[in-house]
Amino acid sequence: MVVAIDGPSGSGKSSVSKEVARRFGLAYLDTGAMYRALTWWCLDRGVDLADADAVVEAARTFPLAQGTDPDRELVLVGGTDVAVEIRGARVTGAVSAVATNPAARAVLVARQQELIADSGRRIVAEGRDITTVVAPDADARILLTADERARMARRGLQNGGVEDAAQLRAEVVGRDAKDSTVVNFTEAADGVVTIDSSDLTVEQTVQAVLDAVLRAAGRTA
Ligand SMILES: Nc1ncnc2c1ncn2[C@@H]1O[C@H](COP(=O)(O)OP(=O)(O)O)[C@@H](O)[C@H]1O
Ligand SMILES: Nc1ccn([C@H]2C[C@H](O)[C@@H](COP(=O)(O)OP(=O)(O)O)O2)c(=O)n1
Repeated sequence: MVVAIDGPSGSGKSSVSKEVARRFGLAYLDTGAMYRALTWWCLDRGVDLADADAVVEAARTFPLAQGTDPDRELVLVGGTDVAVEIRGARVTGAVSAVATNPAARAVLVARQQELIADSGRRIVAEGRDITTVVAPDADARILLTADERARMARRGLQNGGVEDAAQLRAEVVGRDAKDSTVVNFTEAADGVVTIDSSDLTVEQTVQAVLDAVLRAAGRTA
């Protein structure tokens, strides 16, 4: 059972995917963490993010160990635990430069597909292009959305309420605008179920995703 979930920043992908994985006893793949880890490595090594070839070379060679346990986040780069740092403002502000490099994407997509295969195809994978590129053959394919206001409010709370509206807008709406130049995560592809979480609680969103997965599994069983 492969569950593919895409959506914009702050739509609830990470929290909902983790919980769905726990309830079904599946592994969990956070592909955004992979883009963030590569960005951290490039910044750490002084790789110029505008140098497309250098970033691709970094994508091919960076020493990443990423776990898929929904209860234990593990992101090691060259043995350094970067799980906290990759969520910081420095990486968040730079990650779109890496994510909009098509050749670097191809390298990371191949790594993501390996992790899905390594799980025995028992995994919930989330990101921006899982339903369309990484796992278009997934058993259940979901686009999780929420309106801009909800997504900005959620990210603000998550970051401890320290950013002003302009900073939040740049982090959520600005980053989505850059990211969507290379991948479409605002419209559902054929066969992808859209779930709008704007007016749902986290638990209601989890339930809606569980229902969609069970319906999709029923169709393919
Ligand atoms: N209905 C909801 N569905 C999912 N997450 C929600 C919901 N309401 C509030 N949140 C909160 O929004 C925040 C952002 O969710 P997250 O899973 O990090 O989103 P994403 O991975 O899409 O960026 C989390 O703190 C989460 O608990
Ligand atoms: N499959 C993916 C996953 C993430 N990305 C990009 C887009 C985002 O700016 C970064 C980080 O993704 P992440 O899911 O961690 O971001 P949010 O938590 O939703 O804000 O990576 C991507 O292009 N493709």
